[in-house]
Amino acid sequence: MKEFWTTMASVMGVWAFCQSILHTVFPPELRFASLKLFNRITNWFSLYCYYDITEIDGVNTNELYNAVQLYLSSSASIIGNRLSLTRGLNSSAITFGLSNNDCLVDVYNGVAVLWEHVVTQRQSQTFSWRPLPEEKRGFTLRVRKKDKSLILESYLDFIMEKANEIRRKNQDRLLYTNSRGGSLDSRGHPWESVPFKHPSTFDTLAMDPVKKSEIMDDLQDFAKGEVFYQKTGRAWKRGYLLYGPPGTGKSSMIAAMANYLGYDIYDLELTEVNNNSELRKLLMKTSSKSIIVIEDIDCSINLTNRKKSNNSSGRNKNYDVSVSPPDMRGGSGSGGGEEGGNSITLSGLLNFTDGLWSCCGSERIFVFTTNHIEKLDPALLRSGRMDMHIFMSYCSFPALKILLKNYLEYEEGDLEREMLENLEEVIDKAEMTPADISEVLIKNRRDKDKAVRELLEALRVRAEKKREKGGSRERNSTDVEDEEEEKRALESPKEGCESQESFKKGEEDDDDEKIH
Ligand SMILES: Nc1ncnc2c1ncn2[C@@H]1O[C@H](COP(=O)(O)OP(=O)(O)OP(=O)(O)O)[C@@H](O)[C@H]1O
Repeated sequence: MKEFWTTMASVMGVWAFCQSILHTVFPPELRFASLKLFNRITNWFSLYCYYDITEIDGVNTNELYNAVQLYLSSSASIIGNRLSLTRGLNSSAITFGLSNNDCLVDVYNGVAVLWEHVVTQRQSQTFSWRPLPEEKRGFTLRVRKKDKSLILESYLDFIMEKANEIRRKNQDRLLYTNSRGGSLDSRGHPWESVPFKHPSTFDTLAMDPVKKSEIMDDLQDFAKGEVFYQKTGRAWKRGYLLYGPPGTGKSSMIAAMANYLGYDIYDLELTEVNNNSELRKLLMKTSSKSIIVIEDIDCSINLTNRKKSNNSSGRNKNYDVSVSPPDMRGGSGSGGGEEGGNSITLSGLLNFTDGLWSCCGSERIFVFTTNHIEKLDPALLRSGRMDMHIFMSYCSFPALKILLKNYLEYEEGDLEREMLENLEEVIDKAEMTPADISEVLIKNRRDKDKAVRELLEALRVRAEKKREKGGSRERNSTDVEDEEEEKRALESPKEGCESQESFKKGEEDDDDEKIH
């Protein structure tokens, strides 16, 4: 034993001696250089190159790190045995991630790459304006040298794009509304938001399937149209005008659009906007990939007559409008222009949707809804302003089949042929809105047969009334009043909106605007 310790001591002595010689002969600079040379030589012969993507870049969060994490989560959920799970704010989906120091192989365009999630303890807390996490996290990407250019040119962009897609899919939609009188919230934002969980989709939307798929294709083309818009020099935005009687699904259509594209909704309440500059500021605070909605535009703002103002100077053309509901505005001097302080103008609104300011973001959809298209100023309807005019009609037979499926789970062929024929015969004549039909179906949804029988009865009664009234050419005023009373009861229209009959009159005038 003694001998062993003596030998050990002499070995240690020799080692210390060699080390001191090494330090004298090779100074630290030379050692560092030789280490570098060694690394170079090994790199030279290595088949791979490596890229480090750290979570924090200096003091800022590295977007690429988050994107890679999200992107890998889709493959990790299938392959991994031990995964980290996260659920983000405003997200109803759980994201899978690689655990510490785990690896995953990904294949892109036939090229295999290796991702490693590297987690180490942070050595010392460097000075920063915000505390850094104790762990240093990052991804290391190992790529074959021959595939380097492919990876750098397109793989990383592909990851960013995919991650955005996943983020949008996982994240709940947000519904924004402008705060009262343009006041700002604690973050200096003029919009207040709540999670948007409207269940309406294009599957549940009752409308003619051809029209529906035309709209879906248009939305798809828009969402994928970045290159097209860039090439043609057009702003990447699109306008839809939804018009039709109350209860035909205009709001449901907006929700379906948002759910289809994964966009947030900005519900712009015009009566809360004081002037054009406030309108512009609101627009500037909207994000890309969003739908900006102005509902019942004819009720919240008077955009009808551009007649000359009867003020004495005669210079004030009546583009300027008051934002109070039309029936509260009174006859004289409607609006008063921006001088009034509490007004926005038609040109202001057009600038909002169409002018230079409308291009301060991208990939945005504007949707206006109205029950009275005939009340809108032609300037708002001109081509290029609202790209698509969508007529939301009374319930048609194909739309009825969708409602029967939604509420009673009736598939094509579940209903007796005779019943279907009866419904088909009467549905167009009855001119009932999907909202009215939904009410009848909901009421009896536990007894499907009863629900369908009652629906048929309601449709027949309605059709008969229509026939009687349509038959007598000279209707007296009591008839009209009765009819309007009945419709008011059925549709409970919003304050300031007129009855469906006047809508229909306008609708006939504007037939050429419809999409059928
Ligand atoms: N086309 C439709 N498809 C499916 N459901 C519909 C449709 N139209 C109306 N509904 C039903 O009626 C309800 C009211 O419809 P919605 O609010 O979308 O109509 P609207 O045209 O926007 O009415 P308003 O002009 O009064 O705002 C919805 O919650 C939905 O259940």
